[in-house]
Amino acid sequence: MTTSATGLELRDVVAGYGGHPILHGVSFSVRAGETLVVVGPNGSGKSTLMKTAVGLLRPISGQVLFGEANVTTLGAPARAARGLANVPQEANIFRNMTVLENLQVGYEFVASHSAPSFGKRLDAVLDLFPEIRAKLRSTAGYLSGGQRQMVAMAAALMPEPSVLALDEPSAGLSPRNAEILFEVIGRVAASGVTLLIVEQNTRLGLGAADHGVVLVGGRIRLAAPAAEVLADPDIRRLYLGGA
Ligand SMILES: Nc1ncnc2c1ncn2[C@@H]1O[C@H](COP(=O)(O)OP(=O)(O)OP(=O)(O)O)[C@@H](O)[C@H]1O
Repeated sequence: MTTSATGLELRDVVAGYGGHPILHGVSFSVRAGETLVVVGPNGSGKSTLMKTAVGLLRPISGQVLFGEANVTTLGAPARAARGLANVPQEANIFRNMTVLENLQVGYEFVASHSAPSFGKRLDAVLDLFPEIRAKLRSTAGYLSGGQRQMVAMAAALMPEPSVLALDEPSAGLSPRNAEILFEVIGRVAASGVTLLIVEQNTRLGLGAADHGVVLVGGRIRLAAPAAEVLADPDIRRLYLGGA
């Protein structure tokens, strides 16, 4: 997989619903090839931030920049064609289709004449997700929750995006399956893909990240290298049960 020089930057983003702000001026950047994880308590605006970052929610003010492009002015096909991929928290696979068909849909979503062949992309993606190689002919909806998340990520990676956004990838998974999923996410990061992840599991999320952002009440409370965020005594007390 290629490493692109394209990162993602939020500049003073105010966003919400019906003109009512949930995010109150959020700024940070995810540098190309790095993993940034946003953590924070329930209702702090993590999903709102993610929807805004990937262009699904237009901010009230501020900008989301993806390379030279302003995400907020691009339609979904243009965002995908430029290499921004997104796995939402729910409804992120076609449950009635096989795993292989899901990967085909992911590939064809952005297929262009210059793209590597389907077979090449399939091999590259299955190298990252050996867990689903044996499941290609299975109906996706019958897989376990962790395997379904892997299918969703694999499908999003088929067009070889430079940035992948994951909204609460461990939601609903057992602690062990959440750990396995984050091992896979680590492999994806090591392959050069830039990752923006919103995650409720602070320890797992920050453990897989280069940088951490703590969002509280729609404002950034702390932005620092992930290890520093994990080591912060206030963060440990508030979000890690004092561990
Ligand atoms: N579509 C919507 N319309 C109106 N308000 C919304 C909508 N989606 C979210 N909200 C509100 O925005 C606030 C932040 O919600 P958001 O889902 O972004 O937080 P979160 O940090 O992702 O929470 P959680 O960790 O519980 O998923 C909440 O008060 C929520 O009720």
